Amino acid sequence: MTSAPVTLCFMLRTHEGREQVLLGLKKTGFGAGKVVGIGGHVEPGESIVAAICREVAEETSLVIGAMDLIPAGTVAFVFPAKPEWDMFTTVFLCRTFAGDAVESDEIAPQWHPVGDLPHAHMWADASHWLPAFLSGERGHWRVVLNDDNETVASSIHTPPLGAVPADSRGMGS
Ligand SMILES: Nc1[nH]c(=O)nc2c1ncn2[C@H]1C[C@H](O)[C@@H](COP(=O)(O)OP(=O)(O)OP(=O)(O)O)O1
Repeated sequence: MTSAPVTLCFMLRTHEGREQVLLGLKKTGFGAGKVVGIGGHVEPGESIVAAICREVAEETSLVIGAMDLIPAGTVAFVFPAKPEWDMFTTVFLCRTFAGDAVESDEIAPQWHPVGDLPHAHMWADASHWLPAFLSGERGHWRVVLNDDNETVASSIHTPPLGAVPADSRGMGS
């Protein structure tokens, strides 16, 4: 079974001297009750960039422009006990956007300090990849959930193509 393509965008702002990220309480559907990233499914025939701009607008009323999206990487969410839930998400950060975050039918947006994320209320796997993306790390994560579809069985990070491992820098002959 192929993973459903989804996309997430983490808007960032500095507020009263602290860096904050926009998350949201999911009110309906998949992951309802959890604090999640803003985003959702890429529709058939839609580009990932068009999808994230649409999802951000639908869920928060914020307006983002394609040129302001910062590509961060990808996460594959793998649910071996529920393969129909498998998703593959493209992740963006965004520091430039217009408007104020407004609650929608699907999401109640919440700004959180980047250094104090509400992990107890998020998918357990988020602690494996979200702080890394927010601290500037890039690349691809593959998280595999246990049969409870909640706890994390494994999490693997692959650096972006072209990244030079730190321990090989300056080692050329
Ligand atoms: N293990 C996981 N950890 C996580 O942090 N987010 C996950 C996750 N598995 C899925 N997600 C996210 C990715 C995606 O944004 C969301 C599921 O998408 P939704 O069902 O909310 O899609 P849509 O907003 O497109 O809603 P629909 O309009 O109903 O399709 O859940």
